[in-house]
Amino acid sequence: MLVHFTKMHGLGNDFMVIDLISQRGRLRDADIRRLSHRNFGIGFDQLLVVEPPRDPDMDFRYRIYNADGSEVENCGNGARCFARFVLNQRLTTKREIRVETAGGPLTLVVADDGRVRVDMGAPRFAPAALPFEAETDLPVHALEVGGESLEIGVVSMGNPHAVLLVDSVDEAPVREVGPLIEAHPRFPRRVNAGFLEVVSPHEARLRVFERGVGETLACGTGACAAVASGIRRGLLASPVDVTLPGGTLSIEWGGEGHPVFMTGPAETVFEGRIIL
Ligand SMILES: N[C@H](CCC[C@H](N)C(=O)O)C(=O)O
Repeated sequence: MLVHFTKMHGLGNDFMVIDLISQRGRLRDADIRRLSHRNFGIGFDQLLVVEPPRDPDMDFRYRIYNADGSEVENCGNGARCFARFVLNQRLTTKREIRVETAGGPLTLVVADDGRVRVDMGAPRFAPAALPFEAETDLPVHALEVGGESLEIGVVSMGNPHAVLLVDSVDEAPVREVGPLIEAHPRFPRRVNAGFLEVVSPHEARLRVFERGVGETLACGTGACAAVASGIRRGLLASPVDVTLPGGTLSIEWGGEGHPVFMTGPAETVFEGRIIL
């Protein structure tokens, strides 16, 4: 079956986006792994699948799959690309869009300049929310990695994040330590590993070794988690400009119990068709 898709990115975190409202198709894990391959397939960090909502109060449902085929709860850069996609494909004319995800409902607002502001929901710090094996909720936890004891903040943005403070993201051992944190046994469903450099209370730099993908050029939920953890640790103050290798996101958080807001761009690169 021939299926139309759109290739998009949010600060270089790239996506294959498929509308399964106006067309039919089924992607198995093996298909996703093949299609995500940058030589044997289309090449992407995540696949986004747009579907009708199950809740009548919502406009859409969208499902998120990592390059390794694992389905995940939330994707910040993907949410912005989803919003631009449904407008570009004329699946809606709304500029404020409510969407169901596996991690919960999101509200997205598309500005005239094309940037998208997303209410990403409230961060959760309880270890069970990730899940992370620990006795209690703490601003930082000690994690034994490669014979060293690292101090990490743990945050759920619907999906799990471990945030490690570093002096310089340029020098951070992302490729060496990232996989060890991602697969650490205390994270039964694995975890995204963020390496956070605090430049000033309102400015940070971040690199993320993403669960199910590896290091990406940007991670929206990672930026939200890093800011929430940094504010909680008294190192950052809202709003924070977070600069990742692919560009800068603006993150706002009003403190415990409040949602995190993320604002940034979303671009379309090309459209194509695949045989499923
Ligand atoms: N790798 C993540 C999902 C994608 C998150 C990222 N691309 C973003 O923009 O938030 C996970 O397994 O939870």
